[in-house]
Amino acid sequence: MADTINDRIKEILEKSPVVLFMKGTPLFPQCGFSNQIVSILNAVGIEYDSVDVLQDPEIRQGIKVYSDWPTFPQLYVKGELVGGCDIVTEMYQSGELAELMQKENIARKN
Ligand SMILES: N[C@@H](CCC(=O)N[C@@H](CS)C(=O)NCC(=O)O)C(=O)O
Repeated sequence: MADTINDRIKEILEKSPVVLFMKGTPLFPQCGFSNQIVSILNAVGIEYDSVDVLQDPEIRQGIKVYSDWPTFPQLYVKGELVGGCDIVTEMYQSGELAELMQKENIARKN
């Protein structure tokens, strides 16, 4: 039976504790908002997977419906949407993002 888009999304989210749906890649972000969130994740120094929604129109549309969130980037921790660029930026500035990563035992980059 063919996987539905929701099955694909769940599979991606189950594979890694932190997933960033973004435009472009962490090395070559294709949008300022994606670029900013990548810089924040690098500053926090945690491991994460990324999905380039520009390469996958089905995921690009499907994840918007999945989480009822219309824009990218979208950051997920343990399968739950944390937020986009604005929310993650605020959480970074307040220290809440680092706290969340610690609480969820997210591995740090070496
Ligand atoms: N305020 C948003 C800004 C993100 C945003 O506006 N993204 C736009 C332009 S990159 C977007 O994803 N549009 C939908 C699309 O391109 O599919 C945030 O906090 O993440």
